[in-house]
Amino acid sequence: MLKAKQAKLILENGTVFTGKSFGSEKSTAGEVVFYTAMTGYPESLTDPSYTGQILVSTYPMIGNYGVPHGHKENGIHKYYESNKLHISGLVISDYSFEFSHWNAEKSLSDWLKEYNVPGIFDIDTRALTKILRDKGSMLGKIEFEGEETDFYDPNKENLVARASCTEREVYGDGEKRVVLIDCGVKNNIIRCLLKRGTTVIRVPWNYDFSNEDYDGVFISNGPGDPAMCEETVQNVKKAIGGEKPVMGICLGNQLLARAAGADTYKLKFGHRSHNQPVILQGTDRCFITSQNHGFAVATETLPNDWEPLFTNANDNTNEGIKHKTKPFFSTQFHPEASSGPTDTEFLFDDFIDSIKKD
Ligand SMILES: NC(=O)CC[C@H](N)C(=O)O
Repeated sequence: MLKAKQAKLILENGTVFTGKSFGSEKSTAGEVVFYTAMTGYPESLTDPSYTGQILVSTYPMIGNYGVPHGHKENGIHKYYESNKLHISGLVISDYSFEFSHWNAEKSLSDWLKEYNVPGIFDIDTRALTKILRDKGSMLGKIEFEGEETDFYDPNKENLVARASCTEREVYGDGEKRVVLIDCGVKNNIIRCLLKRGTTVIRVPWNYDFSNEDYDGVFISNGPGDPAMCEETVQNVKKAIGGEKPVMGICLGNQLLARAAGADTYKLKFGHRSHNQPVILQGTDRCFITSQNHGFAVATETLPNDWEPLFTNANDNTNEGIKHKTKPFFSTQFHPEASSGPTDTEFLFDDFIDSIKKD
């Protein structure tokens, strides 16, 4: 095994964990959150919704299947969820220096180095997760000796402006045209829309799309506090003043709710996993879903013409909303998966069917 430099994970409550470094040897700060998925680190690390966060993996062994190649298909990465790594740091128990997989191109450590992201291993991630569950997500930093850094709260910034594209871009040439508001979109949302024969018009988070020629609007996932994204809310308000179908995912759920007039709030430690159970409103049907969020819609603040669509079976938090009469709906979970279960991908069919009805 290579000789690894010592590094420390320091939480804002003063707790210190000492571990060993892999990836970049650079101190970093952010919000420390845990995720319980057992696979999918290439997808999670490239998910723009993790911007500003130091990720703790509760699954102990990470790195053993390396990192897939960065080839593109239809203008987007085939195996990554965006063009780069978005996390600020990675905290794990056991780093696997050896890796093996049919499409692995490099090690996780080399990939982190490429993007200047530090990793720390040999951490008791069970003890750490217990602290985060008990006290809630906290600010924290990974520090190297002689390189001190301040705590930093990413939720005070408009992270969406950092994660979104800056130019309008068009993918596919299908008959139905979907405006995709990119708040930090995961590639699999684009893949899921293209697979259903649409043209996807990807626009920046604050782009006024009223003059676009389109059949439906899609509001993407994205990082940070939805309250920081008021410009998008104003554009979505205009869209729901009309009749064209609207679908949203995760941050998209929160922004659609805010455009409808509802509130959002911060959860204690959020949901980040592949096995979150959600119940479809008015049924006993439970779906197992992939999730990554720290904020939620306050269901009781939904105006009268809106209703919950899904509810989390573990903690009863909101997992989706829908308009009572118009074709507008969104989910807090990720029906596009990647990584995670694909059980709810049918929701993309529902969205496309509602567009085709016109
Ligand atoms: N994946 C997402 O879109 C996350 C939404 C939002 N940033 C949250 O943490 O709740």
